[in-house]
Amino acid sequence: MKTFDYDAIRLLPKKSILKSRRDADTTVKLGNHTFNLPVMPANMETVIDQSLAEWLSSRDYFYVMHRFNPQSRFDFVRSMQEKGLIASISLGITDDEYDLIDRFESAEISPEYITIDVAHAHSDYVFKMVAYIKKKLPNTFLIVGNMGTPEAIVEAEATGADATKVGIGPGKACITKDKTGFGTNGWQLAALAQCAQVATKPIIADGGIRHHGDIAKSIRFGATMVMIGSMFAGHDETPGDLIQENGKKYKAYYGSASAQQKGNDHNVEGRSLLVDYKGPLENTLRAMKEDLASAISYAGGSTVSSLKTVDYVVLTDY
Ligand SMILES: NC(=O)C1=CN([C@@H]2O[C@H](COP(=O)(O)OP(=O)(O)OC[C@H]3O[C@@H](n4cnc5c(N)ncnc54)[C@H](OP(=O)(O)O)[C@@H]3O)[C@@H](O)[C@H]2O)C=CC1
Ligand SMILES: Nc1nc2c(ncn2[C@@H]2O[C@H](COP(=O)(O)O)[C@@H](O)[C@H]2O)c(=O)[nH]1
Repeated sequence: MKTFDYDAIRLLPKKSILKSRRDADTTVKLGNHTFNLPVMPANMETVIDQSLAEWLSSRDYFYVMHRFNPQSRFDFVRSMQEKGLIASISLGITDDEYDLIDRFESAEISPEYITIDVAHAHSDYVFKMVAYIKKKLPNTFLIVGNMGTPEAIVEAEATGADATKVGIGPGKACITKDKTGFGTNGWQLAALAQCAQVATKPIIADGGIRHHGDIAKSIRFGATMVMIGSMFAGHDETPGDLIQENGKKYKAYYGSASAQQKGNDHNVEGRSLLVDYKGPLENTLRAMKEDLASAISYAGGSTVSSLKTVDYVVLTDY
């Protein structure tokens, strides 16, 4: 099997049709909504909280709220919808999560988006939850992750997933490959390409994005959107206090399966680190948009979808 990752790929330019990069359309549709960028912050405690969810949603960016304050999710959904904003939450697969679905159904509240967020989603326990959500909340767009194989994508879609999320262990805070020997770390882009060959619904590429150009590469290899953790962490608007060390500013970033997040040392597959302080999020989003607009121009088109058909080379001596 041929494998490659983001750094080994160069996309090949086509003749541009744009007078200005400002004319490139960087929006993307997922479910019933169109968003400014094919990018979403990771559903992690050091990346998103309610105030950032409101900030993003009110500016037409997609987000997924994390699931680590489980009791707050019902009120979160209600409060977002009362403000006219999209409600997008994460769920695990424990019995309590079924109760939450029942609560939404009884109150006749449907979050616009639900993401099932477990480390290894190719599992009948996950598919049972997929079927339950589709039955109880049929209007909710359901994202299921994480997965890393075509077999998993086929089964998730057949069970009712509206989109799947691909990436086992490529994230900056991941230690899954070292702890278990498994995953897509080091070949995430090739794994995405394999999954995209069988997918009939959108795929979200999750983990390992280190440069803005990796967003364009993800779309070329089959992603509709990308989920980003470490590059979103460290902003003014992202959770956590500023930390000063040797005259430099940082913020904490820890894995959702880290000891820090779990509060114990069982089944730890994540680590804690510091990421550089990056200032206001709007500057990063503007730069992402400009870089993606430029990529669209190199692709010879005017929309994100023009990236899907460009040629590429794999640097063999990489
Ligand atoms: N994208 C990635 O590569 C990874 C992401 N994560 C993130 O960490 C967080 C914690 O996730 P998770 O570990 O799923 O924890 P959860 O506590 O959510 O576990 C999910 C459920 O599946 C069961 N399970 C069975 N086999 C596995 C397995 N191999 N890995 C995980 N769960 C299994 C668990 O039971 P039991 O605990 O008893 O085994 C539990 O009931 C999530 O936010 C997840 O996205 C974690 C690891 C990898
Ligand atoms: N193996 C683990 N993966 C994790 C953990 N916490 C989060 N994640 C995944 O990482 C991405 C973000 O990746 P990044 O490269 O952009 O920083 C996130 O969306 C999860 O899928 C963890 O503890 N272990």
